[in-house]
Amino acid sequence: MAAPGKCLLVTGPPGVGKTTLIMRVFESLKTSNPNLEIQGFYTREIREGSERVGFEVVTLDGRKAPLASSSISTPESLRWPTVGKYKVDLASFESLALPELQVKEDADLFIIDEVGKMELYSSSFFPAVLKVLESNVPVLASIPVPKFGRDIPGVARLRNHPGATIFTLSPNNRDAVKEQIYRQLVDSLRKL
Ligand SMILES: Nc1ncnc2c1ncn2[C@@H]1O[C@H](COP(=O)(O)OP(=O)(O)OP(=O)(O)O)[C@@H](O)[C@H]1O
Repeated sequence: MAAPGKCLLVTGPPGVGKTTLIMRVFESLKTSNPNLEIQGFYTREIREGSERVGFEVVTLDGRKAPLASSSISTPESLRWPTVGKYKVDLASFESLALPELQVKEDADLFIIDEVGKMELYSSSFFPAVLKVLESNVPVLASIPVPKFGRDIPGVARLRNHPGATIFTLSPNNRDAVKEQIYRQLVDSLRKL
């Protein structure tokens, strides 16, 4: 069994390689044991040419849902929360992310990329993350760096979680940190 409440948190400035690291760890684990039950999602940019026009969430088995868009202007989107120039589509996000965070009996690992400002606008998301942590299934998640020296409350709670280990990425350490995280997870996943 996993060490209780193990929670590996990857952080660092935008574009430093958090999603890349998490996906590489995921792929290495799946190669080591294709039977591992890994639940969760990652967030990626939607680009039109060189311009970033939004974000989408993607499950580890490849299902996608829009998270935010800079170009949407439907009547309902007028009421959506705004982060920078993006409108956050909480219904779309929740429809994909919340079922992924349901703790199933055979779950070996949760990947949550990321627990960020957009995602935390969902009032159901953070409670679901806490349930995952309480389940004692290991978690690999990403969190943003504090802005103006302060974390958003959900992020602060994760950082202060008793089982949390924080890895701050830089271009110099990200490959070594990837190996370190992979090793730690191999040690805690009984099927490997
Ligand atoms: N270890 C690496 N070696 C080479 N290129 C990398 C590495 N990690 C990330 N990159 C490149 O850097 C870019 C940003 O990476 P990524 O999306 O993983 O960053 P991020 O920290 O998740 O960003 P955000 O905070 O915006 O979500 C990508 O183009 C990716 O290919």
